[in-house]
Amino acid sequence: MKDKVSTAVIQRLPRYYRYLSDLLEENVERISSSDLAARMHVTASQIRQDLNTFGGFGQQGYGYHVPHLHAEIGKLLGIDQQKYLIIIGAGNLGQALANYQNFTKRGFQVKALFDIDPEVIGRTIQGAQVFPLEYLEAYLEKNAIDIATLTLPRDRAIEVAKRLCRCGIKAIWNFAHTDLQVDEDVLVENVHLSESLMQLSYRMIAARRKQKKTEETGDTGTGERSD
Ligand SMILES: NC(=O)c1ccc[n+]([C@@H]2O[C@H](COP(=O)([O-])OP(=O)(O)OC[C@H]3O[C@@H](n4cnc5c(N)ncnc54)[C@H](O)[C@@H]3O)[C@@H](O)[C@H]2O)c1
Repeated sequence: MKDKVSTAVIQRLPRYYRYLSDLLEENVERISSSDLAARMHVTASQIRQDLNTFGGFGQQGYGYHVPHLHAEIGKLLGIDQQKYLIIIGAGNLGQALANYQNFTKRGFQVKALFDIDPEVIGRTIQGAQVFPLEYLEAYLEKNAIDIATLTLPRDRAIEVAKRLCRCGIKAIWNFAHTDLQVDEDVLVENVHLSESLMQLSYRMIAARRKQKKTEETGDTGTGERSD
């Protein structure tokens, strides 16, 4: 396995895992890289190249053993290990994440939420209690937490992230629209749904522009006129 794995490969791993989970459900035991590539709409060489980063997993002339590859990618993604989360900000998004049952299938368990609003403090969401933010340090001293999720207003996120770092948190899943300043050994994964939506919007606008141009000029892009 290579020492440094590119972000692009890491980003593709969950997709491999999802497709392999589907194959397992269909009781497919073995698949060639070209069949897997066709299902995933990528090239076979991309799959081979990505998986070679971790030492291969395939055999010449055999392809991939689906249960083995699924288990190995699961291990790389840490799905076989239980990971405990807390959520800071028990509003709309924080509660939606706490309510999402599928995270548990991937080994993630929300243990507690924290908020400053007396309206939500004391509630229980899928077995996880909402505590007052003042209790954060005391809670983290008593409970081993792997990941802290930030779903609070952006102007509060930086200060809360610093508190989390002081408590020894090493991984932050950040939904607040702000860049956090954290210690070098703290991992931050930023999630921006609106950026994803804007990318979709860009592609939609570009497709419409292309369609309009085609209609105006009759140019289909193939060098042939459509009329
Ligand atoms: N990244 C994304 O894709 C994405 C999507 C939606 C929302 N957001 C962001 O997530 C955050 C939450 O959004 P929402 O719709 O759930 O808002 P919300 O107002 O419903 O929830 C925010 C919660 O944070 C609590 N809060 C405020 N200050 C706090 C503090 N110092 N410590 C702990 N809790 C505190 C509030 O009491 C409230 O319960 C916002 O910053 C929003 O911009 C991000």
